[in-house]
Amino acid sequence: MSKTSIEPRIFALFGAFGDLALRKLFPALYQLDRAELLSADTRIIALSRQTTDRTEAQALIKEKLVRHVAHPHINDLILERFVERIECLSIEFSKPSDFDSLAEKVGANTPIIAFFATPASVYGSICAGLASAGLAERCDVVLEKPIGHDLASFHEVSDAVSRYFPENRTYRIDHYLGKDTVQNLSALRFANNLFGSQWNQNHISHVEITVAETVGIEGRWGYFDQAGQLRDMIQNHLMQLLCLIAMDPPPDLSANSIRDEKVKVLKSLVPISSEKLKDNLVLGQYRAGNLQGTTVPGYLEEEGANSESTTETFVALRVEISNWRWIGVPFYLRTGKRMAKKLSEIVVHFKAPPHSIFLPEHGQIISNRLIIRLQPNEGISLSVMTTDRGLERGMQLRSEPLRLNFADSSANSRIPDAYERLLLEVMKGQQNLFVRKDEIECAWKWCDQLIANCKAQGISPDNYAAGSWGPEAAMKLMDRDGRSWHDDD
Ligand SMILES: NC(=O)C1=CN([C@@H]2O[C@H](COP(=O)(O)OP(=O)(O)OC[C@H]3O[C@@H](n4cnc5c(N)ncnc54)[C@H](OP(=O)(O)O)[C@@H]3O)[C@@H](O)[C@H]2O)C=CC1
Ligand SMILES: O=C1O[C@H](COP(=O)(O)O)[C@@H](O)[C@H](O)[C@H]1O
Repeated sequence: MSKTSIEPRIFALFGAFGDLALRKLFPALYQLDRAELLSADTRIIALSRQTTDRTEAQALIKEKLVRHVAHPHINDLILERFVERIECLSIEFSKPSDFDSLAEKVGANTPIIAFFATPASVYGSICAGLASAGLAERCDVVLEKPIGHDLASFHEVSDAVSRYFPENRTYRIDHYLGKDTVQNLSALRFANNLFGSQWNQNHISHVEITVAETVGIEGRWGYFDQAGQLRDMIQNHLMQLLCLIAMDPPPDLSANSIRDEKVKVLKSLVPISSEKLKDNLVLGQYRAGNLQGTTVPGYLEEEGANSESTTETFVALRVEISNWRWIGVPFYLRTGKRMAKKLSEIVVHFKAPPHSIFLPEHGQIISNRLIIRLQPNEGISLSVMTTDRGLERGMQLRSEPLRLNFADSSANSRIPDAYERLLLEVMKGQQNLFVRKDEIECAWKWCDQLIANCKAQGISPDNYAAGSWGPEAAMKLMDRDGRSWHDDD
């Protein structure tokens, strides 16, 4: 990241002692401070409903920073400077009259970034509180996903926010858009004619998008059991990745040009009808298992669990995009908790050459694959066919990777966390990496019909062992098309 002259801001963190704030937001703000990207006068107001003593809060945040920030980046002087920026205020977010104390604390003029690290059900009342305290005009609002539980509840929350905040001051986060490799997708696709010219159904046979996590639900059962993996991951992160891979080149890099193209993809996404569910969708729920040498409990044994739950913790989908570019190209999406390893990647499979001049004894041609690794080991790899070197063996075809590892090639070799980039973009007033209202509407609409069809058909999740790659049926979903999920090495 280059150093930028950033005006002073007040970060008002609603839900400052929740999981997201302590694990992601404070560490991201600390890293921005360390990179000298926060002006000296920037303040952070930690808002919660518990009465919190400032010194205790600073000590808690310091402890969390030491836990969540990579050790070499902890610098005592910067840490002290950072926690000195933090003030606390206790208010009930659903009581607009409580917000007068916030107005008093922030004082006049300084622009405010209000980050809602709370359930979406309170976003509307926070907006009403900010407006009633006279703060709305100088405030940008940052909303976490998932916004709502379906299209109808999204509209409710969205209307409550837009009553006070116009679209150009509303930043809807999908933190996958802040990931380094996701950023690189635009460069890869639109700055390399090699790929740009091949990016369609004439040359690509299919695309895989995998977001596998090793974490389980742990302390988030209450939230997760209501959501499930379809709402928690597919509706937002995987849909966004799909859009960035499938969209047409935008006319320019402006936020609205990119968002217009993403919306077109979402509108072209073919709904999965009830009859097609069986062959195009797999749901799973993890059971106890062995994850990298440790025994972990099943979903129904997690803290706070209801042993009857049929909520899915794994989803595999085969989706189609009905437009000129992608007709006939399946996109296979897969995401789950407690899987064999943490791995997020997109694999673009190119078609085989139209005619082979090689003989069986030369070996088999393996179609080119472009592997875009989002995490870990961020980078890009392209498998190309080569032949064995040396005089002895003659022509022997083999597939070898051309690799670009972002950690090796980036200037300071630290890949910033998504939230660092996103918070910086909010400070700059840039909306490219945030999601527009109509994108979320289209994504909810598509997911709502899928969820309704599953319900109508009584589809319940298959079991899979924690530490595996999901239910057997997920392998069969690919197998039916004569394919298999990319085998990670
Ligand atoms: N955690 C994560 O990894 C991710 C979270 N998100 C999203 O971020 C948001 C926050 O998630 P997370 O941090 O996990 O949730 P938590 O439940 O851990 O934190 C939410 C915080 O909001 C506070 N809060 C809720 N309602 C009120 C209210 N009416 N008045 C005052 N305070 C209130 C809670 O206070 P109290 O403790 O007093 O209830 C709590 O501290 C959610 O929208 C979630 O979907 C998105 C991506 C990842
Ligand atoms: O939004 C969410 O994302 C995390 C996964 O994020 P990652 O950056 O670690 O890949 C997921 O665990 C969580 O359930 C979901 O709400």
